Amino acid sequence: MTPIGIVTVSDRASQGDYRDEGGPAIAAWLSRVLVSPWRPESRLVPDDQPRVEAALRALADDDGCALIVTTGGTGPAPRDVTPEATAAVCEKMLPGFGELMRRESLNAVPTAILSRQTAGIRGRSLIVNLPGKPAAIDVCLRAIMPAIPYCIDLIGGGRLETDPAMCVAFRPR
Ligand SMILES: Nc1ncnc2c1ncn2[C@@H]1O[C@H](COP(=O)(O)OP(=O)(O)OP(=O)(O)O)[C@@H](O)[C@H]1O
Ligand SMILES: Nc1nc2c(c(=O)[nH]1)N[C@H]1C(S)=C(S)[C@@H](COP(=O)(O)O)O[C@H]1N2
Repeated sequence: MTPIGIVTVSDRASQGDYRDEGGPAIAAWLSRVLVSPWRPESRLVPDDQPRVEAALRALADDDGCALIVTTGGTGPAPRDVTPEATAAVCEKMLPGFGELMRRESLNAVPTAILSRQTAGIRGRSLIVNLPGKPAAIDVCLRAIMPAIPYCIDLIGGGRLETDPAMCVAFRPR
């Protein structure tokens, strides 16, 4: 059973100003696409860099998550610090994830370029940032999921299998 971290980063959702739709949408998306056994480890934190870093470290180091997906806090506003928190806990960055997600998101909204979303590796965990808008989740995960299982193979995080009707995972031989 592969643990997968789902971290909603939002001041307002964490204060109860609105219901978190992003975390459940990520879990639902993964349930549709992954066919290997996995379980969600869901967290809801405010846009506070130490709190975001602590959640990422705990999910990677204590819960052993192969994949950690964040949503929110990637923009230019003063309290948007999810990419900084991600970089602070990662040993290695994978800028191609952000480049591809922004490229695909530009087909949906011209403000896609405002997201500083990125990805990186901490130990055996791949951490990926998504924007806060729940509508961004499908666009971004559809773009990057084909490369995620092989990335997790390479870092020794376990084997993720996808439903090929939903997403073909590319594993070069
Ligand atoms: N987790 C979420 N659940 C539902 N809607 C969300 C969520 N995060 C963001 N949104 C929606 O997207 C809009 C833009 O998100 P924004 O960038 O302002 O939020 P954020 O920086 O992720 O979180 P916040 O401003 O609450 O700390 C919000 O006004 C809200 O309508
Ligand atoms: N696919 C997609 N990407 C998107 C958006 C969106 O609606 N859909 N919103 C953009 C906007 S308006 C902002 S400000 C940035 C950062 O959002 P965040 O701070 O909620 O992470 O993501 C951008 N990327």
